[in-house]
Amino acid sequence: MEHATLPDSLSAKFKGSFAYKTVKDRIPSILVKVIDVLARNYGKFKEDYGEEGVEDAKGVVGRLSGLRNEMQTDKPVLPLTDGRADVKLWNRYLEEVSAVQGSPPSWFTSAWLYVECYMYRRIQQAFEDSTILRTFDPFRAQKEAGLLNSESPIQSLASYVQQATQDPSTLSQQDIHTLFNQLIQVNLWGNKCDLSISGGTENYQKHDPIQQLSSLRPFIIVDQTDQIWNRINQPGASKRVDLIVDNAGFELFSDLVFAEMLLATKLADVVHFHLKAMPWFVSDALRGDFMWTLDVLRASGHAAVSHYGNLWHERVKDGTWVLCEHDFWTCPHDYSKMEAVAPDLYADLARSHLIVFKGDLNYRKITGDLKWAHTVPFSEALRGFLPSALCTLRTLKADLIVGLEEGQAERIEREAEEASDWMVSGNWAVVQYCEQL
Ligand SMILES: O=P(O)(O)OC[C@H]1O[C@](O)(CO)[C@@H](O)[C@@H]1O
Ligand SMILES: [Mn+2]
Repeated sequence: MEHATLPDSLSAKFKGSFAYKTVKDRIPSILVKVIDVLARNYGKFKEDYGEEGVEDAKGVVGRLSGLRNEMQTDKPVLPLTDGRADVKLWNRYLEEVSAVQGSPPSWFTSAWLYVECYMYRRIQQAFEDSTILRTFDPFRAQKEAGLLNSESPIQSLASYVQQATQDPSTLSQQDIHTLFNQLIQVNLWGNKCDLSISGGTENYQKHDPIQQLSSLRPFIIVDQTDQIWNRINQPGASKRVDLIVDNAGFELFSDLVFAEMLLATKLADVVHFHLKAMPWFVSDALRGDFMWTLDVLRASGHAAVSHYGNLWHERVKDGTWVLCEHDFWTCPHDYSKMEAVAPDLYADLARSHLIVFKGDLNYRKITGDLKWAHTVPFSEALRGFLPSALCTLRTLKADLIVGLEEGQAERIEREAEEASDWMVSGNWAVVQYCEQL
């Protein structure tokens, strides 16, 4: 459905908004942490690559400091210059935005989605322009800590699922439905654990993921799980599910468990995982993070965990799990542009029976990161983006939400402990679904 006039984009130009706070404080502090990681590793670079390694790292630090200065002084966004294949796409978009705005975009005046994505792309450019550190992931250690510090919830979830699916032929339709409902919620709450909202400080899963479900239940403010179940449980339908993955660490583990349950119960026969092709929003998962996660699980001394580590390596090998990357996921476009900008990806997703979008940034990109009224229907906020039936599992970490009932947002704001911050605290969540526009 075409909108006559769309709402404004969220932007740091709205003082006091979460976008303003993010551009002013949150993303500069993430950038400073990247600089710190490099500075702390000079000794290691020297050990590994000699003086040349240290010089290379200093070059990256210099470029990142320059970027920090550009942000803080609200400089216009510069075209990209490195050799990555996505440079054209980024620079074309920059030209389009400049033409529409009548001036080049800048940090505090332009769309928040655009400038925040641009920061991560410029971090990548600072590395691409080096010689030794081109593939260095400054967020890797944090992502690894996210998994390693979730040992106990991972063990209890692995045992639970192994037990529940031990003999799938004995499971009734009702058993499968109950397990589906539980694991979709575990997967939803896994999204609390990202490292970008916390500015990169630790944000690990600490509780037993199944046990905590009932106490978290009231915090799911839109829950269309039944519609997702009806879709996935349709007899005779194609059995491909696509997961648009968000964060590494416990969240990724919860994705894998969800995917495993779909296969074990025959709700799906193949799952495609869509991963980021470059370090992104601190904790987003890359192919390397995915494979590292499977290695860690396989090496675990815990029987259920290592069982899944082994099984999932097999799944990647036998093609029941397919790992995909596409530069579109790390570009600044919202998803209504996918069909035009990345028709190959759109056509691929159209072959899926159900697409599951994980997390907050995906939600922002699905809805265009606009200042929607909270009561606008989810299907309308998609603005025509529907390659196949899709759903979103998202904890709220941006001041953007659609699909609420009249008065619901006001009621939550009155009742929420965190009052005016409820939309960005990660404590509230939605499960939204659409199969028809
Ligand atoms: O990992 P997620 O759930 O996409 O969250 C990313 C975070 O980064 C942000 O884009 C803000 O910087 C928020 O929207 C969200 O807090
Ligand atoms: Mn993320």
